[in-house]
Amino acid sequence: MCGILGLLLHDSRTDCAPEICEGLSLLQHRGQDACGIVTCGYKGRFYQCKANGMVRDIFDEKSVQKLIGSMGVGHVRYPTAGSFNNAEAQPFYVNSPYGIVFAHNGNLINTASLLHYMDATAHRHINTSSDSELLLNIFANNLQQTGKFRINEDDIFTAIGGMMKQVKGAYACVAMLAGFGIIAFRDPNGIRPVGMAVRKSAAGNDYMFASESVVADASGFTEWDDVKPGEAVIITRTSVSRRQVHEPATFAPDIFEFVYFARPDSVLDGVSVYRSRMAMGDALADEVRQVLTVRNIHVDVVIPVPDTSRVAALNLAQKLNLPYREGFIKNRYIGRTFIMPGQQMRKKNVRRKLNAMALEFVDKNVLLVDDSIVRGTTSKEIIQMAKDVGAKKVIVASCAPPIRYPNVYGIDMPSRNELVAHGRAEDSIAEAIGADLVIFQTLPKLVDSVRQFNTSITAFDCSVFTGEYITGGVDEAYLSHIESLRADNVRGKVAAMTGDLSTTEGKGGGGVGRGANAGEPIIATLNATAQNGVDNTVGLHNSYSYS
Ligand SMILES: O=P(O)(O)OC[C@H]1O[C@H](OP(=O)(O)OP(=O)(O)O)[C@H](O)[C@@H]1O
Ligand SMILES: NC(=O)CC[C@H](N)C(=O)O
Ligand SMILES: [Mg+2]
Repeated sequence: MCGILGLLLHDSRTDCAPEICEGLSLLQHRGQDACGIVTCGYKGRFYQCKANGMVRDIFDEKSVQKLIGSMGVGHVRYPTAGSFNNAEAQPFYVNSPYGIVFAHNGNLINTASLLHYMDATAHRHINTSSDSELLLNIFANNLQQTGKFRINEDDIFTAIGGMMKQVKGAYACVAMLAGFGIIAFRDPNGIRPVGMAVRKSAAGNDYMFASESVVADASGFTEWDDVKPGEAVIITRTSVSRRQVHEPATFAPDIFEFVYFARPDSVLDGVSVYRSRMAMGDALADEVRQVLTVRNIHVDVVIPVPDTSRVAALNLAQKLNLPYREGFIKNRYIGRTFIMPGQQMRKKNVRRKLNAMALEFVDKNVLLVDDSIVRGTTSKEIIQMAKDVGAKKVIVASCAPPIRYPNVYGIDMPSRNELVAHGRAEDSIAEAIGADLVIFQTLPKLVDSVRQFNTSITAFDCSVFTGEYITGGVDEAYLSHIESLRADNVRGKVAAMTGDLSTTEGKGGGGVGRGANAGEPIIATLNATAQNGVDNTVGLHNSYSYS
C-alpha cells in the first residue's frame, strides 16, 4: 500500500520538491521501506533522490534543494512485489520514449505473461523484480508505438487505455513526462485510491495528485476529486484533460483502506475514513453486546490497540456505556508494525511500540479493540502483555471480519499460512492468540459502515475476507505461485537485514541507512548515494518538448 504524489506548480521558477517531501511525510503510513522524489527542471532534465528508508531519513534540506524544478513525482514504498532492495525504490525512470518517471501503488497479477511480452515482443529490459518497473515499461512501449517525435494528450490517453487492456491487477499511478506534464490513472476497478486537487491564485493554478486527500488539505489545495476507475488525467502548464480510457468495470475500492491503511482525516471516494471507523465501532458494539450476553461475560473496560483502532473503540465504548481507557501507551517514534518486513521485526516492534499500564488492567475483564487481526502478531503480544500486568480476562474485538485469504492487490500478505484466521474457526483463533474470547465484525456490517457514506459504491474489494477476487485471474495455481515467491523473499529479506547478501540473487546493498551498493543494478547504484548524505541527487538529462 504505497503512497503516490504528483505536483505541478504554475510558477516554473519555484521548486516543488519541498512540498512533495512534506506531502510524502503525510503519506508515510502507507509505506515505510523506501521513498523517493523525481523532479523535472529546465529543459526537461530530471533530478532524483530515492533510497530505502523513511522520508525523514532520506531527505534533508540539502538533498531537497538539489531537486530542481516546478513539477515532480514522489513515492513512499511498502513492497508487495520483488524485494525491498534499493533498486526497487520508486519513482522509476525510463529514458525512452521522451523520458518518463513513474510511481505506482498496487500490485499486478499477470506479471509472468507481461514479462514474456516485454522480452519476446517489446524487447525491453526489466532490471528489477518490481511489477511497477514492468508497468512503466508497458506504458512506455505503448507510447513508443505512436512512432512520433512529439506526442500529444490523445497519444497518452491511447497508450494508457491500451495498457489497461494488457495489465491485470490493482494500480493507482502518477507519471511525469519530461517537459510535458504530470499524469494520473487508476485501474478499471478503482481498487487503489488516487485523487487530484487544485490551489488557485490570481497568478495561476497549482495541481496535485495524491493517494489521500489529507495531503491536499495540509498544503492548501482544494476541490479534491477522486480519479475515476479506468480514468486518466493529464495536467500540463496550460491544460487539465480527463478521459475514461477503459470501459467501466465494477467499481470496487479496497475496503481495507478504510479499516486500516488510510489516515482517518482523509476522504476516499467520497467517504470520510474517520466517519467510517466510527460506524465500524458502532456496528461492532452491537455484535459485542450480543455475544457477551449469550456467553454471560461482564466487561469492565474498553481499551484500544493504538493507533488505528482508537476511533472505533471510542464509539464502541460509548455505545456499550463502558469506560474507555488508554491502557496501552504507544511510543510515538516507532512506525506501523504490520507494514514492516519480516515476522521477527514485526514481533519485536509490537513490544517496543506498546506498553501496558498495569493500573488499567489489574483484576479487570478487558475488552481490547483492534481494527483487524491479520497475522495475529499484535494481538498475541498485547494479550500476553495485558495478562502479564494482571488482567483477569482478555476479550478481543475486531472491526474487520476474520482475514482468511491472501491479498493480491497491494497488501503484503500473499501467503495463506501467515494468516492466523486461515483454516481456523473463531474459538480456535482465540486459542491461537491467547485470548479468552474473540469477537469479529460481520462482513455485511463492515461494508455497511463504509457504504452508508457513499451509497453509489455498490461493491468493495473484500477478497481477504471472501477469497473472491474482482479482477479474475486469481486461481489456486496463482495463489500457490505467490506463496512460493514469498518463501524466496523471506530468505532474501532475512539476508538483506542481517547483511548476509550471499543468498540474494545478484543484489548488493539493502537495509536502511547502510548505503552499500556494490553489485547493485545500475539504477540502484545511482540511488544509493542518498544514504550517505553525500550527493543525493542525480540529474537525468532530457530536453524534449512536445506539442
Ligand atoms: O494481526 P497483525 O498481523 O498484527 O496485524 C494487525 C495489526 O497491525 C496493524 O497495526 P500497526 O501497528 O501496523 O499500525 P497502527 O499503529 O496504525 O495501528 C493493525 O492496526 C492491527 O493492529
Ligand atoms: N504496496 C504497493 O503499492 C507496492 C507497489 C509495488 N507493487 C511495489 O512492490 O513496489
Ligand atoms: Mg494497529
